[in-house]
Amino acid sequence: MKLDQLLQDVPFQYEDMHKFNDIDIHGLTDSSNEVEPGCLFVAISGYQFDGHTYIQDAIKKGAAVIVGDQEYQSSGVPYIQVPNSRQALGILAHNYYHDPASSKIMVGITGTNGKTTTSYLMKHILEDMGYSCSLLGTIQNVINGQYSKTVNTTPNALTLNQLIDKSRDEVVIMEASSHGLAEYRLEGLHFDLCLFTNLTHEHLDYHGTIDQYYEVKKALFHKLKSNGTAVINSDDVYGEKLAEELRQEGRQTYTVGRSATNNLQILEQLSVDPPSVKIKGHDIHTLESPMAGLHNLYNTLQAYAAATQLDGKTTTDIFDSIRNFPGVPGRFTTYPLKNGSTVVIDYAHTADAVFNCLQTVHDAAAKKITHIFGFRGNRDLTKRQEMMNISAEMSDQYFLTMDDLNGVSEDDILQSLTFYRSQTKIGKGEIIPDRTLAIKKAINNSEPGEWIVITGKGHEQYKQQFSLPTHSDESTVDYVNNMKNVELN
Ligand SMILES: CC(=O)N[C@H]1[C@@H](OP(=O)(O)OP(=O)(O)OC[C@H]2O[C@@H](n3ccc(=O)[nH]c3=O)[C@H](O)[C@@H]2O)O[C@H](CO)[C@@H](O)[C@@H]1O[C@H](C)C(=O)N[C@@H](C)C(=O)N[C@H](CCC(=O)O)C(=O)O
Ligand SMILES: Nc1ncnc2c1ncn2[C@@H]1O[C@H](COP(=O)(O)OP(=O)(O)OP(=O)(O)O)[C@@H](O)[C@H]1O
Repeated sequence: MKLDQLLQDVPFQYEDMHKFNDIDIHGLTDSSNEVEPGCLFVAISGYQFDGHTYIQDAIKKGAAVIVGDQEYQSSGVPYIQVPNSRQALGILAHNYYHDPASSKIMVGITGTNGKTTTSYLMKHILEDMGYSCSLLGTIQNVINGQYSKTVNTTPNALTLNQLIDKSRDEVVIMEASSHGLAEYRLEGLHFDLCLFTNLTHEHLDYHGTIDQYYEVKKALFHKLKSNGTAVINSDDVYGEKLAEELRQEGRQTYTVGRSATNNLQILEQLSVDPPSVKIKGHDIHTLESPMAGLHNLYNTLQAYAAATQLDGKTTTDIFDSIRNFPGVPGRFTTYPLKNGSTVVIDYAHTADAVFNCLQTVHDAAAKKITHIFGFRGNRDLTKRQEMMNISAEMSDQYFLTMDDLNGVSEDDILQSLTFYRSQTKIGKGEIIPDRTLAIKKAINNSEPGEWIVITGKGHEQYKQQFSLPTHSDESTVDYVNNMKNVELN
């Protein structure tokens, strides 16, 4: 691709640019480790490394052009200074792959909680409707029916465009994380549908305030195509605000919620377990969530609403499809134990998610609730006390344990667990640092009718070694439940 084509819409000033417009560019990367002769290297000042310090290395490896956002005196190859390298990478990736999303039905899902669940359910419904779907998100990417691992919930701009380019599917359903939006990973993409699930306390270490966090999330909705629709949970305070602001901007909105002003109104809750509601859109229907919990009912409503916005197929097809949804790995996954107690494994790592999870167990008439959880290292510290309080109030006992350390020492996390526990009025918890031993103790001491709720890791594999030879909460539960002659801990 010629350099001038690649640079289309990238903001920059370069006096003698005409001399270089005809350079053929044979690749695009922001990693000096992936530079090939003839490629364009984008230098990004990151959180760990500064790509500008690798420019010489990139030139040595044959980079033909460099783009960066710092002052830099380049020798030999053109250095194009842009206002923001991450944004430039987004535009360049979009150009390099010839706007791959333009031939797709694009669905973007944002919100603090519920993105993965809603995206899985949407994929399930749309596939039943006859669409082929790609899925990009936290658990995995699925492109042309092929599964691959993910590094980020929202991949970087280059990977994202690469994946969409590779997709032969009609629809791309993707989770839009606030980090992804803030870091311009979605630059140049336009969406047919954007969904907003909710906004609660999370990632304030990164965004500063909840209002700044909201503004970042809102940016997704400015990527709607002119005929695109925003599907919003208006029972969430920030959802209501978003719907109002988008309407004022003249954008098409479709809201879901309890008030009569919504496009899809929840008329009445018919049952809590399983969650079902009477809803009113064009007609009145009963919608039953295939997953436990009021929070999952909202995810189901959002996916249902979004699916009806895409296609004229009968709603009956969609209800059938929803009924057959198998659920999402690590999202309120239940394991009945031999002794009549039940384990729940859930990815909750915000106070709101922990609340929803424990409330769901209360609604299932648990005789006793044991909650096992910890704090992820190197993530928002300000949510910890609230998580702690909710656990102490809603469980009969809690075991505080290790979650991912993310570079923080185990001692630091232990201090934090001890501190937050000491700040909590209700003292019915203990600290068991080894996650597998915490699970073992809870299971070995459990009674029929008890629910053991293990939150934080969900579908994920452990990142550190624990005492039991297991690699995830699920495998620990399975191991302990099937152990013979387990000694009590
Ligand atoms: C804090 C953060 O957002 N980090 C993200 C960011 O990395 P970064 O800016 O720190 O990159 P860096 O490693 O410092 O490198 C800077 C530049 O130098 C280059 N470099 C580096 C080394 C070298 O030898 N040569 C070289 O050229 C790198 O290729 C890069 O271009 O940009 C990378 C590419 O987009 C992301 O993969 C990375 O996500 C890290 C892994 C991460 O943990 N991010 C989390 C916070 C995140 O984004 N989470 C959200 C989900 C949140 C949620 O909803 O729960 C997500 O979307 O995943
Ligand atoms: N609509 C919802 N409202 C509140 N909590 C929810 C909702 N949906 C899911 N949760 C809780 O959040 C956890 C994570 O759910 P899910 O993976 O669907 O969300 P996510 O937005 O993709 O999360 P993340 O950004 O952390 O990957 C669930 O395990 C559950 O505890």
